[in-house]
Amino acid sequence: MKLDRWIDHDSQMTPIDFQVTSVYIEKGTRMTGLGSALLNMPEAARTTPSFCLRLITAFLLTAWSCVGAQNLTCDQLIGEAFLYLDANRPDITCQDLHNLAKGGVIMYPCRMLNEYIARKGGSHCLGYCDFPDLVIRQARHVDFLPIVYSGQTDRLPIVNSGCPVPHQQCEANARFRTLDGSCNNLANPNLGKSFTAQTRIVPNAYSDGLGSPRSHGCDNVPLPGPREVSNMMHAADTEMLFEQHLTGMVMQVGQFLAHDLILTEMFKRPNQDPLKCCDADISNVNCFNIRLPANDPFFMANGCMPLPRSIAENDCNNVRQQINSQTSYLDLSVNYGRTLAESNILRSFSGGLLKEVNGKMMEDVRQSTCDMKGPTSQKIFCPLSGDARVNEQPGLASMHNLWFLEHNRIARGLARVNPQWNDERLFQEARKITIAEWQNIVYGEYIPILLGPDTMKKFKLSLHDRSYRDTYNPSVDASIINGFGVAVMRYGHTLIHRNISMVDTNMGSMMTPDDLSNHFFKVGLYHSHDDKGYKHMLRWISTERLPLFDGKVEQSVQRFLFKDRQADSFDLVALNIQRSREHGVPGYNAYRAVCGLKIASHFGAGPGGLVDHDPKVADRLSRVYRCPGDIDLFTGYLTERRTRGGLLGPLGQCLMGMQFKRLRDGDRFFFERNDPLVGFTREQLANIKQIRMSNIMCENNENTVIQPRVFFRPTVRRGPNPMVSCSRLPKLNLDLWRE
Ligand code: HEM
Ligand SMILES: [Ca+2]
Repeated sequence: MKLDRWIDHDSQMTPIDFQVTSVYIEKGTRMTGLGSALLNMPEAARTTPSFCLRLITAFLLTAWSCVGAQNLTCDQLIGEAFLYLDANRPDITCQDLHNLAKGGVIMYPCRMLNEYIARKGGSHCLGYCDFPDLVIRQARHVDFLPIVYSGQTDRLPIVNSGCPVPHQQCEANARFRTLDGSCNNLANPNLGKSFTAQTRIVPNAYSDGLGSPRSHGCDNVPLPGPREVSNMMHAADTEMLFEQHLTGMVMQVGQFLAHDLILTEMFKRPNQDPLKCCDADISNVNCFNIRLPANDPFFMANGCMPLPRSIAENDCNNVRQQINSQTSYLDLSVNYGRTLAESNILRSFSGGLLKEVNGKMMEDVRQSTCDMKGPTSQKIFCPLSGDARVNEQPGLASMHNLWFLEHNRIARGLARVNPQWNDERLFQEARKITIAEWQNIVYGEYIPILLGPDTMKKFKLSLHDRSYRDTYNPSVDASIINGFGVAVMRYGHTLIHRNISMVDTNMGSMMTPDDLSNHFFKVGLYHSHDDKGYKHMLRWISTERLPLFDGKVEQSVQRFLFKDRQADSFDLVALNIQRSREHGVPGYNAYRAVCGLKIASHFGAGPGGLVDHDPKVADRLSRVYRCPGDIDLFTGYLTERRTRGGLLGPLGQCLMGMQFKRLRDGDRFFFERNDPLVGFTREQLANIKQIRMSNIMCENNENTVIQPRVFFRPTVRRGPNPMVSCSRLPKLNLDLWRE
């Protein structure tokens, strides 16, 4: 086929268009021409010309800058590059690509191309593009090395802005969801898909209306510094305070859930290293650093906390829109990967299984996603999962592993009842059931804890006890709301513990609790205790008390987040606040208005003021903000008084309720649907609805006993939530899937 088939002539691509993220390619594979490199490309590659172009461009990323000077067009460059590579390097290896990606020989394609182009006189256009094996094959039993590809997204306008939306063809009769979330909505296949724009429910508050961070408040006075707000409103007390009845599971499931819904990546250097925003890259347009106060109780006076801006694109109205690189849907994309290509890396392609090593997720051969030192003699490695944040802290990796094991357990079970099913069928059916269990737990057990019964009722969010409740509405957009990602869903940061610890199968303590901040990006504990460390950690999480939901954030992340060997660290709260300003997310009052709640015009707790805050909290707000309208969404909503029966205040109830309603009603594959194509049988559904988080633990975590409601602390034997033997819990009955 000819090159021009693959070129999106409409797009005026410049190097700046190419935001590069990682993708994987088989190690040790001989690359015969660049065609083979398409092996692991996202699904979209097959169908959208611009994606293909971007991949090629990404290979030659550095070449862009050097050929720019030569005035070559896109087609010319690629034509030349292909011809050159095919003629001169027919056997380019993965190692070459790896080196390229690592930046080790970053000049290599650049030099090569320049040589070639120079030989050709600099302007020869062949318009040649031949992909002998442009088929997304399934990658098998291999290790992977990163190469670069363009994570540039299709230009997705904000909903209802009147912008044209590029479409892809959908298979309307598909029984399973796509890996990247596309085609969930058949009328608008991009909704909720990975690498599309986050949506807005209120107009942006960029200082220029287009993309410059929100910076000034009332009377045009600069907003308070994020760290000042953090210190005044969110610094935890010396003593840890706890919820009475809840467990650490509320935090840990919350983080995992958050990651299923949203990932906003940051701009990087062209070679994929992070921007050094307080250092060499200080003047980069994509740095929006946090200036630290002169009198900070912990950080250096007037210091700099780096913050690269989130990857974003201008919509057709020229407004900066941040990209969600996860699928918005509750689909465990966090475990399965957010594109077909990523999932192919994670699958074993036998028996429907995900690749497993000693009961754990597969190894990430990059070994750069975690720090492998830790108190263990086991062979340890960085686990690879469907979300790049998996190793951020060991509790999160453990939660990934739990759901990973559940998938494999179900796939093995299905293979026993349906030996005639092939790998693909087993994988998809196991995935479908695992996602259904997950959705059932999120809507049946988890959200009610945050929202309480009244809000569940108001938003009609409760599940049916045992049968269908089909609420699907194709006009609902299930993509993630910008303010939800930068603020609302970050409520979990007030629930992070100071420590981390482990509990054995007899529920006895196994270690002196250690500072959580010693374990960011470390996998020692996860691998410890004969490959069972993660199980002991989950047991601790499911019995330890939950830190108080009070808007206060422990020093483990308010001072020591990502503490490194130079003792440099971050304040997570300050990041949250700066991030929301950088996204042009408006303040507290704007969201109150959307929710039909009274907006505050003064800091008093009486009428017309901060009616949903305690007077003391309102007073502290008045000491850091100039006007109530300036209050950042994260701070304003998280410090509201909680409402009856839930954890969140009125604004949180509304915004969480709204997002989770969209996530359910806009999901054509939601597990409660009464739809012969994508739904379950009545019996299967009733069975899935019996499965709670405790079952998932019992089946996969070697627990012998557990409290049935794991988000709540175990009670005494006669209480409502006593420890019971796992054998007493209902089980998933895969016979119901026998064909
Ligand atoms: C030890 C636990 C946790 C750590 C260390 C952590 C750390 C972080 C960091 C560093 C960011 C990016 C900040 C930025 O630059 O904007 C972030 C984002 C976020 N966090 Fe957490 N977090 C934790 C737990 C949680 C929990 C429990 C929840 C929810 C219940 C949560 C929800 C979120 C959300 C929604 C985002 C935005 C994600 C995105 O758009 O990319 N986090 N967190
Ligand atoms: Ca997802």
